[in-house]
Amino acid sequence: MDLFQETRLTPFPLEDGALAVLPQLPLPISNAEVLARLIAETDWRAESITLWGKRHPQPRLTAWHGEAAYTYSGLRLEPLPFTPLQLELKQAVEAACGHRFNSVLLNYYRNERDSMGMHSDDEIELGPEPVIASLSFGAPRSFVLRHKGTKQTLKLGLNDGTLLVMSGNTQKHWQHGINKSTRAIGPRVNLTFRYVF
Ligand SMILES: O=C(O)CCC(=O)C(=O)O
Ligand SMILES: [Fe+2]
Repeated sequence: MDLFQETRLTPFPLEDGALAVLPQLPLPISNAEVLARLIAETDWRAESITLWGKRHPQPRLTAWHGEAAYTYSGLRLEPLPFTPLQLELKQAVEAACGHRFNSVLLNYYRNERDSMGMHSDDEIELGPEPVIASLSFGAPRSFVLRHKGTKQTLKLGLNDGTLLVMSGNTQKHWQHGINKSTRAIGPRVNLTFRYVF
């Protein structure tokens, strides 16, 4: 065990935005236990989204928990209450980043064929400069960021236990997503904690 393991978020330089990373969020239980419980205990849904009037199944499973409904890509998600495990994770995330959250979107990438298209989390109900805290468990995946104007592209490895916080103008100027891969990749669960006004 690394006695000097970093416990604070470190800013990651980003033009027209703000990112901070903590490679391992301190937690009272192991990453492996969190992953296994999230996979087993979550009421996973295979949702379809509407793009340009056509319905498409999402290439991953999702769940929405917390205190407010959420609408994106023509999909209205009614919240389920936070589970005790989600509340423990939310508390650890809030302690690390100094912000409060009232909702969480869970995404389950079962294998390398699951993905998330490039998007910004810029819905009105998230406010003008949303703080979004993304916590990952399981297989590492690359988080791709692309600037809407310059098209500059960055890749950040999100590993087991990593916390990434996006804030400031990040959603206004950047899109982000998770690509499919041709290489075998094990299960990964990502939680994005948000504050819905
Ligand atoms: O799985 C990830 O790391 C990205 C999740 C994400 O962008 C979202 O939930 O909006
Ligand atoms: Fe997102």
